[in-house]
Amino acid sequence: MAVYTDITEDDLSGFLKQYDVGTLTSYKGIAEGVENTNFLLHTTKGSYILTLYEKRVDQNDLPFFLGLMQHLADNGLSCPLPLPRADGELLGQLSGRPAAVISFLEGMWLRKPDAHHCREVGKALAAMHVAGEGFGIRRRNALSVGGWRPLWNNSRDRADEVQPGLVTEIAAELDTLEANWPKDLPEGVIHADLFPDNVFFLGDELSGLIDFYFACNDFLAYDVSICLNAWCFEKDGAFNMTKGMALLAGYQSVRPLTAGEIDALPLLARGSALRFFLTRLYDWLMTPPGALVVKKDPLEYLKKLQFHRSVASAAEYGLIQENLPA
Ligand SMILES: Nc1ncnc2c1ncn2[C@@H]1O[C@H](COP(=O)(O)OP(=O)(O)OP(=O)(O)O)[C@@H](O)[C@H]1O
Ligand SMILES: N[C@@H](CCO)C(=O)O
Repeated sequence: MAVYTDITEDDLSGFLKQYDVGTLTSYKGIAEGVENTNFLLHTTKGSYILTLYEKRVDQNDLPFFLGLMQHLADNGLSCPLPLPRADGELLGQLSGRPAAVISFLEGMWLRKPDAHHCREVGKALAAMHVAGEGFGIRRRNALSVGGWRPLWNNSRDRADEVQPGLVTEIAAELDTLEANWPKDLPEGVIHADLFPDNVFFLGDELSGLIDFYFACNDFLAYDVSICLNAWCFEKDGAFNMTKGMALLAGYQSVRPLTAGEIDALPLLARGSALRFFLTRLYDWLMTPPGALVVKKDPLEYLKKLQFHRSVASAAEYGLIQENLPA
């Protein structure tokens, strides 16, 4: 659940006077999500999302996130749009937290995506990468290769409590990834967390992407590897090559991968599996008992990482190479 900050109806009604959204008719907290507090608002003009940004979000990053949503929407991507206040600002303050009103995106996320959905996600990811071109603000990816060792150092002493042998395995993995991480792949704005719960569908049609709060500048193919991890494995831990093929073909139908990106894909997928393993491990060890947040299993990502270690080339993900650009 993620309603960390409560609001009163009076404060909310007052806050909304600065927006062109009509009058509040009802509101309720949204239980999903772990980072921020979200409320669903109904007004005389429609439905909106109110987001209160919590402590884990650096306030200096908010202009990047909100500006990015605007830039992507202006360039044809279906994603929520922050609404401007009467003074032109996108951010206000409510219950002591930075707050924004965001347009409501119709749709639901899929608990059991199939290959068709993976193809649509591939296309949407590539469309986001293209739409992100020209965005003027930059944000470094704190959760790429340079951030993993510090993150690991915070959990290492207790990691073997989760599974014996982790300390040795992860130390070796970090050494390999740090020594071999690519240096010169195409870069741009990446979503960095495009999991099924951040992609909405209406029926079988993708209606939009949400939750840009990990977005940053990094290798575009790293984002592809995140989606392979998040969309193309089955519950039993097996990689589903039909889904991988669909996701990669969907991506390439909009933005063909370069030969360098294709070569790097297995290593990038190891890295992105390690990234989610490490954040989940940290939360697993540090979240106090009784907290209302549902902790995610780090070992799911260790198994994915081990799979990628055995992959020799992107063909094993279902990539079909046709008319490759140089
Ligand atoms: N613009 C939107 N339109 C419709 N629903 C939304 C929108 N934004 C958020 N939601 C709803 O709120 C939930 C949580 O939003 P979001 O994923 O952005 O929160 P978060 O705390 O940043 O979560 P995460 O743990 O994924 O980082 C979503 O699953 C969705 O149900
Ligand atoms: N998508 C992340 C959670 C943070 O958004 C995970 O599954 O570990």
